[in-house]
Amino acid sequence: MLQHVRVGTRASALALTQTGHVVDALAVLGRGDLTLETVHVRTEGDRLTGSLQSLGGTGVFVAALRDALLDGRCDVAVHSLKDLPTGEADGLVLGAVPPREDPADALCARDGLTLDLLPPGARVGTGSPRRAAQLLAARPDLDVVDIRGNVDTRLGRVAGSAAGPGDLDAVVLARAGLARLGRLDAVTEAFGPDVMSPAPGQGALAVEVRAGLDPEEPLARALRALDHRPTHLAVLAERALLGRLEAGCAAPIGATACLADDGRTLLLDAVIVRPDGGATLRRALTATLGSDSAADARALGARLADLLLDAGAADLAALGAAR
Ligand SMILES: NCc1[nH]cc(CCC(=O)O)c1CC(=O)O
Repeated sequence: MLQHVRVGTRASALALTQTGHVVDALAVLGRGDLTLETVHVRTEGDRLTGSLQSLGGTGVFVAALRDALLDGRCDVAVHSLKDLPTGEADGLVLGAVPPREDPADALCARDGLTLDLLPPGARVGTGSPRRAAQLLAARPDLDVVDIRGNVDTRLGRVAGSAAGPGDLDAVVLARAGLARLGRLDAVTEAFGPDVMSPAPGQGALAVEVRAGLDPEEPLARALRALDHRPTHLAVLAERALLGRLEAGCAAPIGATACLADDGRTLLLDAVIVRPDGGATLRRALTATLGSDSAADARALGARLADLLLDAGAADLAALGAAR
């Protein structure tokens, strides 16, 4: 059976490379039973230029792709997993989570500078309250500047970059995005999770499809082969934590989960940082996964969220409204 599949994507350079990886992988895993076509979908997030927060978070990047899936304009949508809202989308399912890139955040500074070596009061750009809070926790003297735009635009604002004069000393970006774009040369420091805990889902992709695929159709088979169990379980735990904190992706919450080599021990580490960086709450938990490993991964995220809330997370990060 030959199946034709249209893969929807945003038209940004990052989205196109990410979709390209998924299309290539599906072509190989489809063993000649799949033909693939890429369909560009324009999203609100690409059209508008206000700050991310004023747009209502990164969900704006996802909604148009989901509409295209539901309307049948495409059959597969590729998202950055961290941009997916935690709530379920009616009629859609997470078809596969491919192997994750390194989830670290990366400093891209002028003159090869690292966080410790930036001069007092240095201007560091990020549109993410999570990154801003953790930058300030490590370096309260920094001047954190709210920026947005695609990866090239942000890198272009760093002084000394080829793109122009630059008004910033550094920006913070996801290392994974830079890796996919072939721009790791811009990274001057990759942060460990102790300095900057990544966003839930950072570095991972989500391959979303309409619910109810026939498990025997070539697309369904290829998606099962594309899915990477350690990444999938890790992001389920991270997103369950985020969902329970009901904070949305713009809140200062970092989390990373990791499946141990035994394949059944899942470790989840999370931090909540006061937006001004003045206080940090960090907790970690492990779970031994049973026969329903997805449910156990989600339960781990929920348990860690409760632990953080019991420890005062809501007050710390002004999440009061979410309780
Ligand atoms: N919010 C935008 C966004 N969504 C995913 C990535 C990077 C790739 C990833 O995290 O998988 C980025 C850019 C960034 O945060 O630097």
